[in-house]
Amino acid sequence: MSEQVSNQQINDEGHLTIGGVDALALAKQYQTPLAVYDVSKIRDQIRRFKSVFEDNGVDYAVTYASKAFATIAMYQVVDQEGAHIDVVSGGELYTALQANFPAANISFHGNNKSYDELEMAIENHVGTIVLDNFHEIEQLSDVLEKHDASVQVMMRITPGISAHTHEYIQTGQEDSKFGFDLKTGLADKALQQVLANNRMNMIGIHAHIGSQIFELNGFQMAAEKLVDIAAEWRAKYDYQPQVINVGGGFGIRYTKDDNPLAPEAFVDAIVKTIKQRATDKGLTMPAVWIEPGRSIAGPAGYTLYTVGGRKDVEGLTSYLTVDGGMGDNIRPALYQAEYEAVLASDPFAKTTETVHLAGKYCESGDILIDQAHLPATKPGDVLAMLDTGAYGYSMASNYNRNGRPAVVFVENGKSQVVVKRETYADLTRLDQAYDPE
Ligand SMILES: Cc1ncc(COP(=O)(O)O)c(C=O)c1O
Ligand SMILES: N[C@@H](CCCC[NH3+])C(=O)O
Repeated sequence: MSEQVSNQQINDEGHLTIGGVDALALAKQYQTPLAVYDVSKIRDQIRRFKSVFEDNGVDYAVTYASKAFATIAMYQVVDQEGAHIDVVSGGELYTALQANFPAANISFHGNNKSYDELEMAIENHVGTIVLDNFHEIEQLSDVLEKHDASVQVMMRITPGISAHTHEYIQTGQEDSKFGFDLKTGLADKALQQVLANNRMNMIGIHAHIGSQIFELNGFQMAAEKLVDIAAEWRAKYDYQPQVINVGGGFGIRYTKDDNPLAPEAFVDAIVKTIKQRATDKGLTMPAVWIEPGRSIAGPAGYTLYTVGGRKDVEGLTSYLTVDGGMGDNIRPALYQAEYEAVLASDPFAKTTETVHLAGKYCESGDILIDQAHLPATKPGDVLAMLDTGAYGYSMASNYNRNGRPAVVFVENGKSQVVVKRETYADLTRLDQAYDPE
């Protein structure tokens, strides 16, 4: 039995419900594999983040890191809740603009934005460019000249903090590929260039230490570091950042072994740390921006799969196979990420076996849950994998020429497709026959 399913999610028939709709009915109506989002959970998490700032009386922006799950419908919901977004590519920016997301509330991140992407951002009046390196400062400067424009910028620095998380998703350590290094003076050099450029309005500093972090300490150290830099820059350059952006990375619960603080509790502690440090340093309290991705999209998402065959290797192990896998969720194969799954027809059924929950892709590493504790199942049963809303669909691929699943939003007992299932025709849409002549 999973602690991530509440009693309120069980209907009279004993089935799992998502956003008030029976998961078996969703699987039947839209087929599987299916990505399902409980929209009220997305709204609720954004509201919780906002209320932390309001309770602390601090100027803020909750900026959803849309790489976690970027679709038109998601951008619409985020905008309805008054949150901002960050984008990291022309494709995310295009999707947000298609959703009519207010450009002023968009921050553009990335460690190798192309000239074309920067131009697209300027032409569309994106609110803030988060500068990552010297090449980008030059390119942006050229774009701004060309368009006779100016823009708000923020500088991403590498705070030299190694967060306790999988090494693939650490970003704040000294040798990270992201941002301007503090220790060797590159951040100072960049600041001087930006301040000298009258088309760039430098509003603040940014650091992001990594993702799926459980310890408060790393965030607090990063927050203190950012305030210290602000104080140093004021003394050295008579410049004080108006915004301190602490990034995202607030860990969520994927299995019963995960016990992170609530995401808003991380933020409350960070805000208080910044307040205290700013007071100690005699700085005006800056606005605080955060960039949560996983904590907004993750817990709202479920993936429904249909059980297919099974393989019992006598005396050794058992594989239970479902109709999706690494093409719709690469995280277990890539980061040894763990999840829980429940039987949609009876989520609280007593578990009676431990199996490898395997996908259908031609890779031995295509195991969705290495040790899945499940009740007895039979082909055709529907399993719901929990908390799959972040970096699942957004990292999906067409490996083995499997189409990506449909995405359904559910709220107040009503469901709606927000991304169609990819068809075979979609898979060959961009292919061209080869003519050797
Ligand atoms: C700059 C930046 N901001 C925000 C995020 C979002 O992180 P998370 O989804 O862990 O909250 C990331 C991803 O790690 C990032 O690189
Ligand atoms: N994609 C990663 C997180 C990386 C976030 C991007 N900076 C994950 O699934 O955990």
